[in-house]
Amino acid sequence: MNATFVIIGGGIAGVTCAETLAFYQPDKKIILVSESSLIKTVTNLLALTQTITTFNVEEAPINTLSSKYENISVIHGKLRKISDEDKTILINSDIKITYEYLCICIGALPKLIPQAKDNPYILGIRDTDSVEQFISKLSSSKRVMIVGNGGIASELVYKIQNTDIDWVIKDNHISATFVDPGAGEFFQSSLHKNFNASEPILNKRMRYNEDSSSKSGAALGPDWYKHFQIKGACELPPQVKIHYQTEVTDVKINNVATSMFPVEVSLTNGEKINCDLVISATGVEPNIDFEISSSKLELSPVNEIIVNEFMQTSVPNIYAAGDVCHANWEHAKHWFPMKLWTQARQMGCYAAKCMSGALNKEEILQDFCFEIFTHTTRLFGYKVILLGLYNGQKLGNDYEILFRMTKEHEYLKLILQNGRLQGAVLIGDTDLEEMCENLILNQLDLSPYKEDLLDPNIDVEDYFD
Ligand SMILES: Cc1cc2nc3c(=O)[nH]c(=O)nc-3n(C[C@H](O)[C@H](O)[C@H](O)COP(=O)(O)OP(=O)(O)OC[C@H]3O[C@@H](n4cnc5c(N)ncnc54)[C@H](O)[C@@H]3O)c2cc1C
Ligand SMILES: NC(=O)C1=CN([C@@H]2O[C@H](COP(=O)(O)OP(=O)(O)OC[C@H]3O[C@@H](n4cnc5c(N)ncnc54)[C@H](OP(=O)(O)O)[C@@H]3O)[C@@H](O)[C@H]2O)C=CC1
Repeated sequence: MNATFVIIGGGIAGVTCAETLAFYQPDKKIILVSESSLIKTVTNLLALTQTITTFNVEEAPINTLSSKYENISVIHGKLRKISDEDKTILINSDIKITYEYLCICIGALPKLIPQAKDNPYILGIRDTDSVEQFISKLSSSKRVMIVGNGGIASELVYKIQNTDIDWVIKDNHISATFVDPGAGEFFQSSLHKNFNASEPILNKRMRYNEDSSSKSGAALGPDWYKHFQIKGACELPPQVKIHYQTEVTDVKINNVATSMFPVEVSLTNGEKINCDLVISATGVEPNIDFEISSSKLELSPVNEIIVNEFMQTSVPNIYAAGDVCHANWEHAKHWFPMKLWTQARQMGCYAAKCMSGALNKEEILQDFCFEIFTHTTRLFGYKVILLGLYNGQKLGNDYEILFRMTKEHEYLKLILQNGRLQGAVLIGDTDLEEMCENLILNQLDLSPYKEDLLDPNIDVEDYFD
């Protein structure tokens, strides 16, 4: 078997890469290989600004791609070996494919706390299989522990119903991966409200079942919780206890004959918590479990595949995109990498353009999306938009903050350096994203308007039309 382009991975990076290649190279053969029998696609893509988009994530059987694009074939299988000298790969134990260009988009896996080894009561969440396992265990749980302070933990603490939660975080404020202590405090009031009870949990989307042979599915992505009933076994709404500046030191399995709960977790603050389940929402690590004949594939210290500004790895004709890779180029001032859906999609699309350009011997300019960091999500029931250096990243202490907050309504923070906007946190329906994005990109001197920028009585957008 052979193809001009071979892409490994049915997550958003791999699928976007294949679809973009089908557009740029409609006459060339493309093969997408995925270990999971379901792939992730984006629908209802809506541009809010030049660089911020909203969209729905859909799951579809892997062969959807080949029925949509004549030049894409799909193979359900696992990459075992790359022989880069003769440009071949081995899928499972018997399928050999020759490629001209290869793009590795195999994602990442949850990086669990070390105590998770051989402990069935400690779980991570990544794909449909893992979430189903979690939901099944949660349904009989009265007390659970969530470890971690990033995206998954913040979503779970807000979404879990009918079970008490101990939330163990290393920081002194909640949701520290995304926001500062002020915004953490702003979110805090949502924690103890039982929003969920009034929110219908509907599964409107068609769901497909993975076949039993597929194990490592693609990451669930935005809004995954809308499709599941995340409910424990208590009658009452959840009580959330936050353990600040704390980590797990030990997890002991209890004797079920004498204890109400199956595990006892020891914390660095000296407390011992008995609970039914521990969810380790402690980040991700790359998923590299194939052999490569060349020793040239450069990896970062945490095993990500290093790519340059054209998404090329250190091995000729091999590219990588998405959670598996490390963007090793000089980043634009207002952009930085983060393992997010949007960036996986942007990288997949850009890797396709780069491979197509390499085949056609065309010069490729780096995509505009790498000029400014943008992330749009929902946390604790609020719309959250993060732009540029929203937490003062890269700026040291040399910046000032303009700030406006209306409790339970909105939280706005603008980061300025030398009078110019460097980043913004927009929580709630602020409608300021387009203005902020423009001001970060054009670096207009805002010194004359500073007092008015966040004055709620002034329509600042008029200023900059
Ligand atoms: C619960 C959860 C919620 C999230 N929510 C958000 C959010 O709200 N916003 C946001 O921006 N990001 C979110 N993310 C992160 C986002 O989903 C990921 O950054 C993104 O999906 C990564 O895409 P990917 O294609 O690089 O990798 P993956 O989605 O991990 O896809 C990798 C693919 O490669 C396949 N594969 C792996 N190994 C092999 C192999 N050896 N051979 C063949 N195929 C292989 C897998 O089966 C899979 O299909 C969330 C992640 C999780 C887990
Ligand atoms: N709404 C969104 O945008 C969402 C995005 N995601 C994405 O999905 C991926 C997985 O999410 P998630 O697992 O939440 O990862 P994140 O990277 O978002 O957060 C991991 C958190 O765990 C902490 N942590 C790491 N190791 C330990 C440890 N041993 N003990 C205690 N805490 C620890 C980290 O702290 P520190 O940083 O200090 O090490 C950090 O607070 C991420 O790429 C995330 O961005 C997921 C859900 C929602």
